[in-house]
Amino acid sequence: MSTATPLSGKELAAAIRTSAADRAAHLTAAGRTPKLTVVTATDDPSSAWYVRSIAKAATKAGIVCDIADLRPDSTPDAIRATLEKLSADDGVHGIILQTPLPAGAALEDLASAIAFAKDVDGANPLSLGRLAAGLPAFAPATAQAVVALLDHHGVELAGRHVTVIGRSNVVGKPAAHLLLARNATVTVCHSRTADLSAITSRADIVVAAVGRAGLVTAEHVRPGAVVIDVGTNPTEDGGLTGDVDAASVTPLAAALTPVPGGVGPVTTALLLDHTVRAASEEATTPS
Ligand SMILES: Nc1nc(=O)c2c([nH]1)NC[C@@H]1CN(c3ccc(C(=O)N[C@@H](CCC(=O)O)C(=O)O)cc3)C=[N+]21
Repeated sequence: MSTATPLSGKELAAAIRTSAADRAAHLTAAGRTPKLTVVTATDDPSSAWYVRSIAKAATKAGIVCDIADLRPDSTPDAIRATLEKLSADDGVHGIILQTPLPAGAALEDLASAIAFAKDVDGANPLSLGRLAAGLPAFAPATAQAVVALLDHHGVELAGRHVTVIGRSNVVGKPAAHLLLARNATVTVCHSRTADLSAITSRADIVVAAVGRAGLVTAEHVRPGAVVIDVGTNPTEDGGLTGDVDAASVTPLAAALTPVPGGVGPVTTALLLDHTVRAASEEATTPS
């Protein structure tokens, strides 16, 4: 029986970090050290892990990382005021607002207060709209990581059928736009999709971005398909598991991204790349 090739994100992430560090050093030499501010208003452990990992990777790459640690009981107005202040601060090049947010605060709404040029995680609806229109904008790092990983491993996109499971504004929707821009035929499925497995099992490439451990099983995957697992679900033993039931999918898929070690590391690396680009005043449309 064949078994899925693991599509590691570690080597690609390292290459992106090295390139970002190199460009950060040039900016520092020119008196413009890149600075990222992470705004967080949650006690969620997986978000806290991500914030620490961003800070560590940024520091290593010569990027200054500030954390604006707001209380989980912050009001939407207080979060918005913080984002407006950072947007007006010439010393800050990149801003990311962590999810989850306190009850009553919506990312789509608050992110409008992130200056477009500093929106390094593509959260401002303006960025998503421009991405959809094929105009320069930062894509959400996770959505871009999906395409970057497929490219890195030489998976052809033009003319292939990609099914994205999940329609969030931070992953599913922007990933669909990035894949469309690469001439894939894209189907977007979600929690109200009828007969999910009938649709996903026709895809050449399945992107699982739901946030539910083990949702994607053998019945969802055509033999020989490539499977990208975006899920980072905490396990009881303090580990991390994806949206894909790797045990059942591995024997039939051609390739599968591991969790951990797949999309996650590339996401963090791309956030640094975006911050360096923001400091160099280059908005990008990822290809
Ligand atoms: N505005 C916003 N954007 C985000 O992108 C965002 C967010 N909020 N809130 C929290 C989640 C979580 N997230 C992860 C990113 C990388 C790893 C990652 O690199 N994980 C490692 C391993 C972690 C481990 O082993 O514990 C890996 O997959 O190899 C995990 C989780 C981004 N998030």
